[in-house]
Amino acid sequence: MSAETLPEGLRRAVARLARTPRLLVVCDYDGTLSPIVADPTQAVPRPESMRALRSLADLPDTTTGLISGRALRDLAALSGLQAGENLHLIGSHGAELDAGFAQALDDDAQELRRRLEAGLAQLVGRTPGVLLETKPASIAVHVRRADPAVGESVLDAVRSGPARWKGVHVTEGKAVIELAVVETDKGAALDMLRHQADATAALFLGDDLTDEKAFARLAGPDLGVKVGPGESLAAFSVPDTGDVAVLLDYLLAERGAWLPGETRRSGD
Ligand SMILES: O=P(O)(O)OC[C@H]1O[C@H](O[C@H]2O[C@H](CO)[C@@H](O)[C@H](O)[C@H]2O)[C@H](O)[C@@H](O)[C@@H]1O
Repeated sequence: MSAETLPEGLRRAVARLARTPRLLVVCDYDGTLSPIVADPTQAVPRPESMRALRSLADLPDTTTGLISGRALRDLAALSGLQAGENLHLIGSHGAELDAGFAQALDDDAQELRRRLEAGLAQLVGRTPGVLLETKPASIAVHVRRADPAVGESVLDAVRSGPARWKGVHVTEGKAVIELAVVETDKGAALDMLRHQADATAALFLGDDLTDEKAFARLAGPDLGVKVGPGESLAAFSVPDTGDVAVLLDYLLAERGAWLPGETRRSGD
């Protein structure tokens, strides 16, 4: 696929964004860099997207990042990316910035997290196709591989049970409900990266409900791109992760072509 497959308005918006003095490029992981698959442990990113993100991070005045619902350790392992000065990894829907996150939870939160793990394990039992994904501050209940009626009744049981416990924060996603002991906000994480990079414009790409909190923070020269169908606050949408790869590659080409001239100008 080439950039011509992107809608013309989006191509123009990407070309404009590429000319911003200090650019921030942030992607969600599942459904954006990696296609949605039945087994969460097998979510492999599109290599073209990862190549483009790495190359963008190597350009001057360009910062990249992933903000994902994944635990940070899983995000690092699955993406194969190593965080660095211009490349940031943020897990747990924006809450997990570094390795010490779990230990930094207060005693009450750690205790609630333990109760959630035990309560959900008991509730879900050995229901075929239902999977618990444990993270430092949350437990996700996946029903993608369950019989649809069974999956729905498990989700309902979680919604009317542990999801109502005091101190529990609920996030619903694609065939998944997640119960966390801290509040999460991808938008706040995006703003933190923007501030850190002193970015003059940001691009955010995401496919799920939690990504809407990041789209909501975009303004002015920023660009939001929703991946897949559904309503969104993003100004543009593309059908799937293949288009994300094309978009990132196009952004890389446009910014790579722009920056040498820009550097010369600012050095005059
Ligand atoms: O914020 P993201 O990077 O998009 O992470 C959101 C959740 O993604 C994963 O679950 C989703 O993707 C799985 C693999 O494609 C799929 O099997 C599952 O049905 C989806 O809900 C991940 O497992 C979760 O921890 C993330 O919160």
